[in-house]
Amino acid sequence: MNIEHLNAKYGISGQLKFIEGKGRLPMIRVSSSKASALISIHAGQVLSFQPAGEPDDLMFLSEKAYYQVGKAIKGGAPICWPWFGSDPEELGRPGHGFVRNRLWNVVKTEITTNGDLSITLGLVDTPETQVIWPHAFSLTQEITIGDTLNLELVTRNTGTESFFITQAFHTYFRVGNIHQAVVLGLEGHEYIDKVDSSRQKKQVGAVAINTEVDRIYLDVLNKLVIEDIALKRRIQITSSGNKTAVVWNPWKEIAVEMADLQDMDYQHLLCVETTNAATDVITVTPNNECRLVANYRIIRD
Ligand SMILES: O=P(O)(O)OC[C@H]1O[C@@H](O)[C@H](O)[C@@H](O)[C@@H]1O
Repeated sequence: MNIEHLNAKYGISGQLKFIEGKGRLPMIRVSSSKASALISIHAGQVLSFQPAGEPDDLMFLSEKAYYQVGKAIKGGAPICWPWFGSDPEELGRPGHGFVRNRLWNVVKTEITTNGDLSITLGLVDTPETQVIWPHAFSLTQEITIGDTLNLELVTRNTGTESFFITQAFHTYFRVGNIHQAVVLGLEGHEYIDKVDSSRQKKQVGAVAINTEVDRIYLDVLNKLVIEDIALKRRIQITSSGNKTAVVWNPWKEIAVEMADLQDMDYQHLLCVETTNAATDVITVTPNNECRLVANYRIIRD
């Protein structure tokens, strides 16, 4: 991708610029009166979002993240698609699908009527993706940067047969101290506990994290909140198009094993993922589309 051409075609003077980022990957730097953000075109992934006046980023981004074609970037908002988690057909394909480690296309950039910046990235099937997943598709992600960050992932079936997907915004939120952060809005909901042989359990009270947590919550509400005492903020996650949500923190032992995380990073990250996972499988019929939306707002009292 030629940065000069991208800037000439899609740049927005003083607010949106294409740059060569880490690993020489093409990225988009947004800097408006409402917020600043960094988006990697590789992986179609928001890496940073910070509303004006906020002291801390919304997102956790690992200092040891890989910036390499073929690898996922640890942090920000990775896109899991067209499957969430391990390969549903057990064919040895990578976990979380194949779009979080490849270059996306820039579809358009614009200033919306209320002064937000909107960036649309996309992917369509190619002979290479057809080998991995034999379906014709058009995937777009509209990223809107204003006082809030809004992500909208649209899957269109451009083929002649229906296909099934699971998917996620696998977002890594920054927290000040994991011991002092909780997720609200999941009280009373059933979840699949992936660290306890996928047993189904019921959430009692707020979700506190004091060990490895890897859970798929079922029939979730469209509003969840991360309460972060240490950073003195709440993150409100509003979503649509999903029936499930995942809460994940690797905790210390797994973090130590992950080459792209620092040992103590688990204390500063919390994934609360807007998902179609487990039984929440979406059928997309020919010429139809499905839409997954997540909106993130930082609230300070
Ligand atoms: O591939 P990543 O970004 O390290 O994330 C892995 C984790 O992603 C979570 O969404 C899954 O629920 C976990 O089971 C998995 O371990």
